[in-house]
Amino acid sequence: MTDQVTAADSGSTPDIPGKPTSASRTTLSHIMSHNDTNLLGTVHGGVIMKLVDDAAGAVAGRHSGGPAVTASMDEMAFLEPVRVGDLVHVKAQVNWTGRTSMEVGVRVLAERWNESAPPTQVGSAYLVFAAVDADGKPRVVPPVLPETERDKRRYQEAQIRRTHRLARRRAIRELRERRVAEGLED
Ligand SMILES: CC(=O)SCCNC(=O)CCNC(=O)[C@H](O)C(C)(C)COP(=O)(O)OP(=O)(O)OC[C@H]1O[C@@H](n2cnc3c(N)ncnc32)[C@H](O)[C@@H]1OP(=O)(O)O
Repeated sequence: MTDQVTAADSGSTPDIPGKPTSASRTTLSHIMSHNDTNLLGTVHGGVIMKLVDDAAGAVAGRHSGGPAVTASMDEMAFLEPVRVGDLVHVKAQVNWTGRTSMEVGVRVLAERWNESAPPTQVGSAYLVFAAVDADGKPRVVPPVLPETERDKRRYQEAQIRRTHRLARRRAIRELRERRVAEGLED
């Protein structure tokens, strides 16, 4: 792979100018309260997932210059529990773009609100957003232009995930079609 990622690499439409990763990178910060806890007293995973979706949605909207909807969320990992009083930072960026979809990578960090210790990574996720028009139909997105070596590594890793997502969907669809053709009912 060359240093410059081109529109052709990403499958995007070449006549749309690309946008650098940094143009849409976003951090959403939130202090966790008692309303956010589960029965164990730590922060509910669903609360974290909502913040992840919010941050990723903001990034996808910024990058694509309009509305974008969550198509999928995968590999959501919860690495450490988050506690009441933690200041949570949700960092999101566009890792990869296709024709109408974008993979957004998210890292979740937490720090005690009243301590100066460095934040700990408590979670991560990858989401696919589709940019949509006013009728909810997919619309073409600008290709993302990775800038740093880390951006380029994330772009390449996102391409691997994209290949696996497509292969998995195809394999499952083919299995279902085969079972129907064989007259097997669920
Ligand atoms: C921000 C929010 O909270 S939004 C609320 C939650 N999300 C929603 O309501 C979205 C509901 N889903 C939808 O509207 C539709 O399924 C859409 C817009 C996501 C996709 O529409 P489709 O008619 O299937 O369009 P299409 O098959 O062309 O897919 C569009 C793009 O999304 C990608 N895509 C679609 N479904 C998925 C999926 N499950 N996982 C990964 N990528 C997907 C496609 O690969 C395609 O990407 P590409 O153009 O870069 O190759």
